[in-house]
Amino acid sequence: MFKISNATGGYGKTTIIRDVSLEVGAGEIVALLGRNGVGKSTLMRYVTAEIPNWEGRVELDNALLPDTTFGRARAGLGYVPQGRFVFPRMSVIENIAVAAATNGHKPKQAVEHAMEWFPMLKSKAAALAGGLSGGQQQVLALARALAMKPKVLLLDEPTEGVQPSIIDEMAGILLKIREESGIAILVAEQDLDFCLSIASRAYVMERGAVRLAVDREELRQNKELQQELLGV
Ligand SMILES: Nc1ncnc2c1ncn2[C@@H]1O[C@H](COP(=O)(O)OP(=O)(O)OP(=O)(O)O)[C@@H](O)[C@H]1O
Repeated sequence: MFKISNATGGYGKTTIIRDVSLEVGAGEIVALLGRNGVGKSTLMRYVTAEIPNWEGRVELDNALLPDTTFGRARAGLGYVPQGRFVFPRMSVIENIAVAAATNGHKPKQAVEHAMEWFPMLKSKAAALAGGLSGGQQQVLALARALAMKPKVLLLDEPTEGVQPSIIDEMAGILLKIREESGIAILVAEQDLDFCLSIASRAYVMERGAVRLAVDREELRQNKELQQELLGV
């Protein structure tokens, strides 16, 4: 249902991603793996139309996505960039309400829903987002993306700099979201354990291209692959 075909793009005149094709089905969580600098974030920026499309297609439910970042968000593409994105001078509630309103959804309902998904945000509802811990901000960034009611969710290294207890909670929430809402989730990660706990399969990138596709069991068992590609 979410499909990238022959994606090629980069910065200036430098090609970073080359001929990348992958798919994520409804209700599926798929990991995007690879060492630092292989192009995972660049692929996400290509998909969200933040960098020019030199070649290739991005489709959702068999329809090409619009050309602009805003149009893609409206069409159902949710994105939590690396390093998270929240408005630090707004409260937790305001952050979620603004995200919902941006995509034409009712803010009050979105906030109520977010508080059900993310109990950890409940006690912080009135706090300024900038005062939350890194992990709480990451969870808020996820809540903001979900308030836009996406059909596909792109997560760029959601566990980076997040403490283990919050990583576990995040994994549980993502599994629950997948079950209840049936959205497709593509998650770029370096944390293999996190991926193994939530993703049913993975694409492994190397030098801007997808080098192989593996299912969870293959990834769990292939220690050589883990070492070679992830440096673990
Ligand atoms: N804004 C930019 N302008 C020019 N080159 C960039 C830019 N952003 C990233 N690059 C280059 O693109 C390549 C891929 O980087 P990218 O961030 O996509 O990799 P990544 O797999 O997401 O790695 P990481 O895990 O470190 O985020 C790197 O060589 C990087 O230096």
